[in-house]
Amino acid sequence: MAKSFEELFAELQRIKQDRPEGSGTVARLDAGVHAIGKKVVEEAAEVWMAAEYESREEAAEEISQLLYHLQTMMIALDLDLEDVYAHL
Ligand SMILES: N=c1c2ncn([C@@H]3O[C@H](COP(=O)(O)OP(=O)(O)OP(=O)(O)O)[C@@H](O)[C@H]3O)c2ncn1[C@@H]1O[C@H](COP(=O)(O)O)[C@@H](O)[C@H]1O
Repeated sequence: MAKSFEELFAELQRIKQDRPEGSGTVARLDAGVHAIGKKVVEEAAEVWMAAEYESREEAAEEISQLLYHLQTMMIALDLDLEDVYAHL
């Protein structure tokens, strides 16, 4: 289901707090910053490749996955949106 950047972030904050059964995000948070960092780098590379060699739609999907993993990293570090927006 489509959602905004802010809506996804709020959902991930709730997931960290409530730790629902079966959540991939809970597993990623438990795996820690090192594992999340590897996903950020992997998804960033997939964005690059999709942008150069695949369709706009595939690039958009890869970008959405990169945003998810960046948000997971923010949650792992207890950063909120304002902490990041302050640097934009
Ligand atoms: N937006 C996302 C999202 N984007 C990417 N991903 C995860 O990142 C992976 C990236 O795809 P890959 O091609 O790297 O897949 P993969 O090789 O199987 O990667 P791994 O799962 O092995 O790390 C996906 O398989 C998902 O596990 C996401 N996982 C969850 N969300 C959203 O986050 C919210 C919480 O999700 P849960 O914690 O799973 O309930 C929900 O709104 C979800 O829609």
